[in-house]
Amino acid sequence: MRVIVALGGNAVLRRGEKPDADVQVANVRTAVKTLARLAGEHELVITHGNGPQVGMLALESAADPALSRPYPFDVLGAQTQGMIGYWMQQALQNALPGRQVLAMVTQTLVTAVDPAFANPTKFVGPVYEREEAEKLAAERGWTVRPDGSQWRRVVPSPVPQRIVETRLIRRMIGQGVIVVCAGGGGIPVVRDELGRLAGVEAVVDKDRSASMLAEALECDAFLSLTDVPRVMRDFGTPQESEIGHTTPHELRALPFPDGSMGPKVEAACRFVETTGDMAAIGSLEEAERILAGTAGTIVTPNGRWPLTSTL
Ligand SMILES: Nc1ncnc2c1ncn2[C@@H]1O[C@H](COP(=O)(O)OP(=O)(O)O)[C@@H](O)[C@H]1O
Ligand SMILES: NC(=O)OP(=O)(O)O
Repeated sequence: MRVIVALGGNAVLRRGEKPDADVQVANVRTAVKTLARLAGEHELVITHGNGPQVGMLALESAADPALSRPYPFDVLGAQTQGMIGYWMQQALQNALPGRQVLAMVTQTLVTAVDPAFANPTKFVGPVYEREEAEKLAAERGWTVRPDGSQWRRVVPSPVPQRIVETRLIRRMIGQGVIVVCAGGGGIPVVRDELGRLAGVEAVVDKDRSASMLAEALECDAFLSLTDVPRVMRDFGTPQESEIGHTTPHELRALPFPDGSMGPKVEAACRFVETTGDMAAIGSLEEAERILAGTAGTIVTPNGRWPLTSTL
């Protein structure tokens, strides 16, 4: 099978962890143990999040007295692709000697008129208590929103239209290369009337980009791997219950929050509706069991996996 994995930014830097390089390198090594096993069985394309990292780099840039203004989010996104891509490429090379691995700087086309620019939803950086978040928002012109029980900065997250380097990624997969691409959802860019690309201030959702890329690359499965084993009904309430095998129709009837589970569910449903193939949301450690149908929330057109006829 050709499998695309979207790895959460939280897998590289868990909530509350110190953002030191060695902490993140250790987390990447852990993630790569599972990814390397998948790469032994399947053609593998890997995308990753960057919410914690891009927010941290934004804070550093804002605090740099040498700069007249902080670096824009397209540049910070590129920095996170380099940093996380480097860690993943090296960890995969060490885990799979003899295999070719490439972390690609990847741009994602968005439109300048996307309403997301006026309604920020993408969580970036660390979490704060509400009072501190509101103080920072007033001082720095941020928008902040609740993320679970705490608060976090949010930035615009326009809908991805196309990965600019799609043809190159396809060519690399055809050569047997394990490709790490569209990190942080891809660097958000727009095209002007002459076809020239330029970066914009946003952070694209990596699950949405991965779903679109999975379709363009004709992947058989789209796995969104995160820090919960399954999608929950009534998440965070005493009635919460796990969703196992399901359909886009069932999932779309349920409410999910913007900025966390909402985009994952939307991305999974879209992939299944467009391709008729399989998407899943679950924990990284259980990736192989998810593909075998014994873990995770598995989304298929008829709610069965492996796919079977309903006739
Ligand atoms: N219905 C739900 N079921 C499971 N998790 C949910 C749900 N709604 C919100 N979440 C939250 O979504 C989080 C995963 O989304 P996110 O933090 O964006 O992950 P990642 O960075 O790994 O992509 C979980 O840790 C959980 O707190
Ligand atoms: N860009 C992005 O989707 O990052 P996270 O996975 O960290 O939210």
